[in-house]
Amino acid sequence: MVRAKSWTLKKHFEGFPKTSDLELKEVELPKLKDGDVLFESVFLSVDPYMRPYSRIYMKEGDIMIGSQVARVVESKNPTYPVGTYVVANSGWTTHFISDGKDLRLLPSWPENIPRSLALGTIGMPGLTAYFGLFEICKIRAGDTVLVTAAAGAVGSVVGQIAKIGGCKVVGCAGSDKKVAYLKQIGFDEAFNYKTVGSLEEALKKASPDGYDCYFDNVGGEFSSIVLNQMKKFGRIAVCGAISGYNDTVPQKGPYVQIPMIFKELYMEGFIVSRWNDRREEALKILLRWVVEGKIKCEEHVTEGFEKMPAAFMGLLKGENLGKAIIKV
Ligand SMILES: NC(=O)C1=CN([C@@H]2O[C@H](COP(=O)(O)OP(=O)(O)OC[C@H]3O[C@@H](n4cnc5c(N)ncnc54)[C@H](OP(=O)(O)O)[C@@H]3O)[C@@H](O)[C@H]2O)C=CC1
Ligand SMILES: CCCCC/C=C\CC(=O)/C=C/C=C/C=C\[C@@H](O)CCCC(=O)O
Repeated sequence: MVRAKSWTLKKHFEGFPKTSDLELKEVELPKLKDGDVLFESVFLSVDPYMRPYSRIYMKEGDIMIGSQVARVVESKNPTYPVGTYVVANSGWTTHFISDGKDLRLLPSWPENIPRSLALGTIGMPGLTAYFGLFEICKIRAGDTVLVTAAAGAVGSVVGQIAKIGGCKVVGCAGSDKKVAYLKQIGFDEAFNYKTVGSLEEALKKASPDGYDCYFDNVGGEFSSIVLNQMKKFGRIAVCGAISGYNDTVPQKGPYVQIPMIFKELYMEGFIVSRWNDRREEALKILLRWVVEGKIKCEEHVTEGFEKMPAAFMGLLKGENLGKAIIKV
């Protein structure tokens, strides 16, 4: 018999998440039926969406939502022999039983590429960067692209894909270490938004002509300032609004209308799952770029399933450089 440990939402988050909002529970899993597969999680992901989505899609007592790379440890399903790796959306849990539906096989994974990247650059965050840039920003060679939360899972891939596409890339991040990392992976300009005196001046210095594209991961006041630095007919991909996820009172303007009208901007929000039908095609391209060394990947790995709440809170505080991963 296998005992599964799971982190559950004890109490809905109010403001910044607290350790006491989450509870570790242990259950004995039943015997497998025909068609069933028993998995153990090898790597788990913590992502910003878990904060707003927990309020919308979860009730107290549920296992925290999330995805993992998992390995088959027992199987009564020929599609998933013992030792097979998959990406699953089974939440914050060490073990789970599946009937094989809604899993993504990791069949021919190159030996020198960590499987944890299937939760990052070669997974949902990488796809977010890819589709946000190509489908929303519609980048063209010569564009100047600005990205926020630039040293994170999505942002670091945004910058590197934009460079592959022949763009000039400017990144903002919350520490000098992150800024140094951005320059190391090929960003043309980068600055620490927490320490520059004036965000407006920093944006102007990084690109005196303004910005063709803005990949917005943070929302809030910063994005209001960016609107006025866009070039005429600029394109804005509204990907995330992490600066407001823990707010108890919604942030207020300035509002978008005046710069939108005056600069004739295009602004569109998106959720990466819109392109699920093109997922495999895009993942192949992302994997190829990683194998060829055109995209560098950094991971912020926390060891130990017990530390998952701390890793989640650390992500929301900006402690991660690259993709935040939990190694069980
Ligand atoms: N629309 C979609 O389909 C998807 C949207 N997203 C969104 O993309 C964004 C980035 O996600 P992801 O790459 O996974 O996460 P990251 O790896 O970038 O981690 C989050 C980062 O956000 C930054 N941050 C935290 N608080 C604030 C704040 N108050 N103001 C500004 N920045 C802050 C921190 O970096 P720093 O130190 O630089 O402040 C932190 O490291 C999120 O908003 C997320 O919700 C992600 C996936 C899919
Ligand atoms: C209350 C307003 C909510 C604002 C939107 C918040 C966050 C945007 C965001 O972060 C979106 C994330 C989208 C996630 C998409 C897929 C997940 O279900 C996990 C998929 C895991 C995988 O396939 O690898």
